[in-house]
Amino acid sequence: MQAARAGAHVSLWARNPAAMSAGRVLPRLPGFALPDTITVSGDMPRQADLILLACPMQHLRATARHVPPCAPMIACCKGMEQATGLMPLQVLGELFPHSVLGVLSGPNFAHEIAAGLPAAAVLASTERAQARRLADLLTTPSFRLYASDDPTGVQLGGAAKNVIAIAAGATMGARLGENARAALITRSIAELARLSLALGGRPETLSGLAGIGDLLLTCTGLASRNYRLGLAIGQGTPALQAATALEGVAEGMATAPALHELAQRHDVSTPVIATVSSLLAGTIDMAEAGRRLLARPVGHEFT
Ligand SMILES: NC(=O)C1=CN([C@@H]2O[C@H](COP(=O)(O)OP(=O)(O)OC[C@H]3O[C@@H](n4cnc5c(N)ncnc54)[C@H](O)[C@@H]3O)[C@@H](O)[C@H]2O)C=CC1
Ligand SMILES: O=C(CO)COP(=O)(O)O
Repeated sequence: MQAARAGAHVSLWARNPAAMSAGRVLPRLPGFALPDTITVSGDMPRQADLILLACPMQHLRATARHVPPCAPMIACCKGMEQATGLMPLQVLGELFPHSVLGVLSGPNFAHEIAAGLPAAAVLASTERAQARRLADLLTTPSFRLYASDDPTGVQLGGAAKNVIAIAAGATMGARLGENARAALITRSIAELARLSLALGGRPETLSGLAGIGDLLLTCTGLASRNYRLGLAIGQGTPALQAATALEGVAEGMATAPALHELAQRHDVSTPVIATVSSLLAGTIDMAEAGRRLLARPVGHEFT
């Protein structure tokens, strides 16, 4: 929608073109219809000036294999590939080592973007000038893009906010209170800043749209699938059952164990991510999750 609003002719490759054309893809935006400038097809276009990949993370590799590497590619998914522990641009980098790659992330509920409500996001690429060029291409009066040359930090923020949103939802579902949720979100940002540094990203990226921005949205907004999954878990529904009942994908389910493993590999302490990972695996319950986080030794806020 944003590319079309920016003046591009958009070809949308869809698994179910009929449902997409009929607007049956955004239940939160009843009556939504794609504009005429967007062509929907079940056939992959062979030429493009820019390619946006907007599928769930666990399907990115299989989806990208169909894409001709004829233009810069932007990953719009937020998560980690569970089988490999890779982030979106690492997956695309394996498949398309010679392509210009970027990632788009930030506080962006799809139904609000489709409705043309104002929003901002960050577009990251390893090359500063490239990030700026891609951000310029997609910016519209209602969608403001900021460029970043820290794709590691941006991807980490996008992946991790799904995990933290589950924790925030579980906190509210278990009626642990808004103080607990605020503390959890804030301490999560400290975890992510540490992890970003260890991965070669910049801690300050986590203070931006792809970090705090998306956490603010998805740790408080009932439209977040990850938050709703957490709410159900906090109310006592087993994680797998809650995920199956959810409409759409909750990326945090697959990303939590992958992120926890990544943090362990880099010897970074991430208690919130570790606790969510155990909660989702069913090896601890909510009571134990709360105990684990509160029983940690007292320390300095910033070490
Ligand atoms: N929906 C939103 O508001 C936003 C979503 N994102 C990100 O975009 C990515 C896609 O999310 P959504 O479009 O909301 O997904 P979705 O929730 O619409 O996906 C729905 C279902 O379709 C299946 N599916 C989708 N693509 C598939 C494929 N290529 N092959 C096989 N099965 C497939 C999935 O298994 C899933 O159960 C995610 O990484 C998400 O974090 C980012 C910003 C906003
Ligand atoms: O990433 C999103 C908004 O920025 C969508 O959040 P959920 O995937 O939790 O619904």
